[in-house]
Amino acid sequence: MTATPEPAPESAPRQARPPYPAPCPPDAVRRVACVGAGVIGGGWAAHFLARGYDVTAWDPAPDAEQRLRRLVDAAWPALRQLGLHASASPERLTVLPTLEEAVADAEFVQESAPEKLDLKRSLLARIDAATPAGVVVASSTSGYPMTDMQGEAADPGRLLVGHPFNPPYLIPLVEVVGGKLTEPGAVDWASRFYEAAGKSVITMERELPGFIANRLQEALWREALHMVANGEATVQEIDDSITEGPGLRWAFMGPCLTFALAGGEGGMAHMLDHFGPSLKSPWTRLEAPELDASLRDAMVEGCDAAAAGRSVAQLVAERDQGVIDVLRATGRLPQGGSQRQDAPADSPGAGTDTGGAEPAEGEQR
Ligand SMILES: NC(=O)C1=CN([C@@H]2O[C@H](COP(=O)(O)OP(=O)(O)OC[C@H]3O[C@@H](n4cnc5c(N)ncnc54)[C@H](O)[C@@H]3O)[C@@H](O)[C@H]2O)C=CC1
Ligand SMILES: C[N+](C)(C)CC(=O)CC(=O)[O-]
Repeated sequence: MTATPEPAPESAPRQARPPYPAPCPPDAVRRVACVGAGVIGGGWAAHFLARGYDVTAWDPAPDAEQRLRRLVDAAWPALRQLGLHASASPERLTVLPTLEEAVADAEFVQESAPEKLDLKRSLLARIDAATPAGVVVASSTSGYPMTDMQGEAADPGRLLVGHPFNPPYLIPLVEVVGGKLTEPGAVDWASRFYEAAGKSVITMERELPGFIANRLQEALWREALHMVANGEATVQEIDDSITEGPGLRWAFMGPCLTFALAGGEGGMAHMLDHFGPSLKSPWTRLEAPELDASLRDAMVEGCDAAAAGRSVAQLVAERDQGVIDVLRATGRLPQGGSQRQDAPADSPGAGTDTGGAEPAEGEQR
């Protein structure tokens, strides 16, 4: 028995979109504003600085500037290995005391404030009011549809989602999607901007809760939480099962093509005929488990044990080096850096220089 496929939702043919009247073309942007400068806002700032942009930032926390500069400094060794833009420098970062000052001259704005719907709605309206006309504003939200966030803004047409992956300065993917009130041309403009800034872009034609990658991640995460909640697996076993197993394949071949190979010469057709019926076996519990105090504690204690005494800073450095090694091993980081060689050296986004850094062993300038 094979699973009956659900009818595909009707999809409108892609329309030719009118160009978006931004103040400058996506590949001519020089000044980016980061609103919210925690893990992700700081990671974005590090990415844009490494690509030679001027970055202004605002974050209401009293220690925000210190934290942000610490994050950028910690990321810089990894960014050096990727290859810095000729103009890249942490000194191009300016932290300003108000949101209004931070966005006043921006040619692109990336919002990375806490994941709270009301906060995002009012903050995006405030950013919209203070940002020069036509400048595109992206939210890093992990799952809110822009339709739910853009309603209070005077110009919702320029607001869209640019969902990154942690850390944004190393993981290439950004998912770009507009809301009901977003100008389609603004979505195209943002996708082209992120590409010029060295990101790998998936431009989504319609809003999906959780976008694409987070829906996939959350399915895995839900099952991990079930197994811990039921005492079926430890945090360490769950992590090892991915890093020693499917994770090795996923760095260069996605889950669909990987499973097509599970069908041998018969490919995906044989794979589905053979294993399709097991989709109905009780491997998945579908509903999320209750995130009660005991599950929370079990996850926290399991992660402390897995960290085995390593500090967050040590784990970040280990993770960064690991991602760089994987990018290099899978041919996505050519010797001497990963940056595009097709843009002029003074154009932000393109990186052709290691910025005076010593090249890593085996690397060429
Ligand atoms: N942490 C992650 O792995 C990822 C997070 N995201 C998204 O990025 C956004 C930020 O998340 P994180 O950086 O993880 O959170 P975080 O807690 O590390 O940073 C949030 C920052 O926003 C600041 N903030 C508080 N109120 C603010 C306001 N009204 N306006 C501007 N800034 C304000 C805080 O002081 C803090 O520095 C969220 O939307 C989240 O869903 C997206 C991808 C991955
Ligand atoms: C945990 N998270 C949902 C905030 C993660 C993301 O949104 C993307 C990522 O970095 O995995």
